[in-house]
Amino acid sequence: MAVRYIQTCRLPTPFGVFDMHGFEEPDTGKEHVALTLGDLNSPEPMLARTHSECLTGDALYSMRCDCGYQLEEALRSIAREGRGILMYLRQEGRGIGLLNKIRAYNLQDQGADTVEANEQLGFAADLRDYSMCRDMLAHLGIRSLRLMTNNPRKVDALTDLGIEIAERVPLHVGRNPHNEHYLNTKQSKLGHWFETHQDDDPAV
Ligand SMILES: Nc1nc2c(ncn2[C@@H]2O[C@H](COP(=O)(O)OP(=O)(O)OP(=O)(O)O)[C@@H](O)[C@H]2O)c(=O)[nH]1
Ligand SMILES: [Zn+2]
Repeated sequence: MAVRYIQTCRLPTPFGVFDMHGFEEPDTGKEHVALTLGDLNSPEPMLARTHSECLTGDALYSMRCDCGYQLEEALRSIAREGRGILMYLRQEGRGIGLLNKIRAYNLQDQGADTVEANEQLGFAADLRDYSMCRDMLAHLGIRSLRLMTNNPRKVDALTDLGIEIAERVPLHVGRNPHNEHYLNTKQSKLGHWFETHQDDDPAV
C-alpha cells in the first residue's frame, strides 16, 4: 500500500534517541512509523528491521511469540551500531488484525497451530504486504539494507519490491516454553531460519 510522509520528531528511548518519521496510507488511513538513527545518506547498507505490529508482544509483554524480544533487540542493535532503521508496520496479527488474532489464539489454546488457526478462520497464513516500506525508504533516501529477520518470505517480498537486501542478519531472541511450539511451527510451516540458537535467551 502506498504511503505519504506526514512529519518527523525526536523519540528518546532507553536505547538511544531516534528520529520518528510518520507515514499514512491515504487509501486506508493506516499509520506507520520509521525510527532512524545516524547518517541516512551514506551508501553503506543500513542495519534495518521491518517489524509488524504485535500489541500483545510489543506492548503487553506476551511470551506467546518472540515479537517483543525482537523489537527490543533490534532497537538495541541499531543503537549499538549508531546507524539504522526500524519500520514499525501496523499489520497486526500478520495482517488479520487484533481481534482476529485473539480468535486465532483461542483456537491455538484448543490445539491448533498458528497456521491452522488462521486457516480455520478463513485467512491465509500470512496476509502481510510490505509495499509501504518501499515508499518509506525512498522518502528517507535509504538504498540498501542489512535486514534483521528470520523470515525468508519477508526477504523475498522486499526483494520483489525492488528493495536491496545486502545481508540477512539473524534475530534469534526470546525463545521460551510458551512460544517454543509457535517458533517450531514458523520453522516447519513458514520456513523461518532458526538454524542456530546460540543467541536465544529467555531472559532477554
Ligand atoms: N495470525 C497470527 N499472527 C501472529 C501470531 N503470533 C504473532 N503474530 C503476528 O505475527 C507478526 C510477527 O511479525 P514479525 O515480527 O515481522 O515476524 P516474522 O514475520 O515471523 O519474521 P521475523 O522478521 O523473523 O520476526 C505480528 O504481526 C504478530 O502480531 C499468531 O499466532 N497468529
Ligand atoms: Zn507477537
